[in-house]
Amino acid sequence: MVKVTVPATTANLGPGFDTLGLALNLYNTYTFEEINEGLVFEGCPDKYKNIENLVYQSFAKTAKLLGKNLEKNSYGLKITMDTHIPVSRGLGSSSACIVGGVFGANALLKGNLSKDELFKIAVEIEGHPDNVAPAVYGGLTAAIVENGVYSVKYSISDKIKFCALIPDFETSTHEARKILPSIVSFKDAIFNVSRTAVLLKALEEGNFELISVSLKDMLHQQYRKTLISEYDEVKKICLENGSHAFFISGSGPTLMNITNDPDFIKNMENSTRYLKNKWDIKFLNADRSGVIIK
Ligand SMILES: Nc1ncnc2c1ncn2[C@@H]1O[C@H](COP(=O)(O)OP(=O)(O)OP(=O)(O)O)[C@@H](O)[C@H]1O
Ligand SMILES: N[C@@H](CCO)C(=O)O
Repeated sequence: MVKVTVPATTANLGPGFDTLGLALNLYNTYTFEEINEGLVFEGCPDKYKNIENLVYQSFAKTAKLLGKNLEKNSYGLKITMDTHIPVSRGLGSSSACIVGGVFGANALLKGNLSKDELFKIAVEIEGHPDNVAPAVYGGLTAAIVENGVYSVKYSISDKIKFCALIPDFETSTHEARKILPSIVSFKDAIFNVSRTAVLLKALEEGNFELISVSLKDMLHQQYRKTLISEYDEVKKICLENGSHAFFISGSGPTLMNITNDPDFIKNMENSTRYLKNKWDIKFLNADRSGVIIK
């Protein structure tokens, strides 16, 4: 039996579209067990209890790379999930499933693929690297895909706390990518490049003034906010309550804040009570370890 624990992740962090990602202390655990025959799922919604399941598909793809074709050998597998990362909310639930399946297969089947090799397989399945990198390596990461995948880790100050507002509705990453323009202006590109570079130093130093200036974006949020009900109302409330930075987590709809105010959550609960949607408010810290296999 193998247990794989994977952190939630927030991608983009404003200007670093498809590049930056941060692991958060909210986790899914996937347990893989060999059984006599068949494929059994426990702990996930019925709609995912089938061969299309992303954890299973990621497991099967890795198994194939290790020379084991699951269907051919009618391999018996039980996957038990203990999930805390909300689905389709911009907190990396799909990357967690993929990393769980890829690392679970290598461990259960006693494969000899390295962490970096497993990272590449997971990115190939996900299609972009910014959630997978922090899910694997932990902390704050930046990644590039070009004839391979490259990922580096940055440090992030302990002073920084994240406050996520997770709504009771979903948006799909696929839809949130379709809405983006295919061409951006030179001015907007420079806006994001300069802010991404400054933001990384600001996060390392825990410099809240610089974080406020640099955690801004012109490439995706202005388009995606139209998919998020009450975006403007929630943004106004967050800024009035002293959020240092407000941004869409991943492809949304979770809205994220950076704060160092311990009363932020209490104030937010009061101010969001009368909104149309229900917003679950969670204080989160950076996860430093990434995927853990036991
Ligand atoms: N427990 C699960 N079992 C199987 N599939 C899951 C599970 N949790 C999530 N998924 C898959 O992940 C998909 C959600 O991925 P999507 O990329 O839309 O959102 P996200 O990863 O939560 O957000 P983001 O990519 O913006 O951080 C679901 O539609 C489903 O296919
Ligand atoms: N960079 C990705 C993250 C979501 O998976 C996006 O914003 O579409």
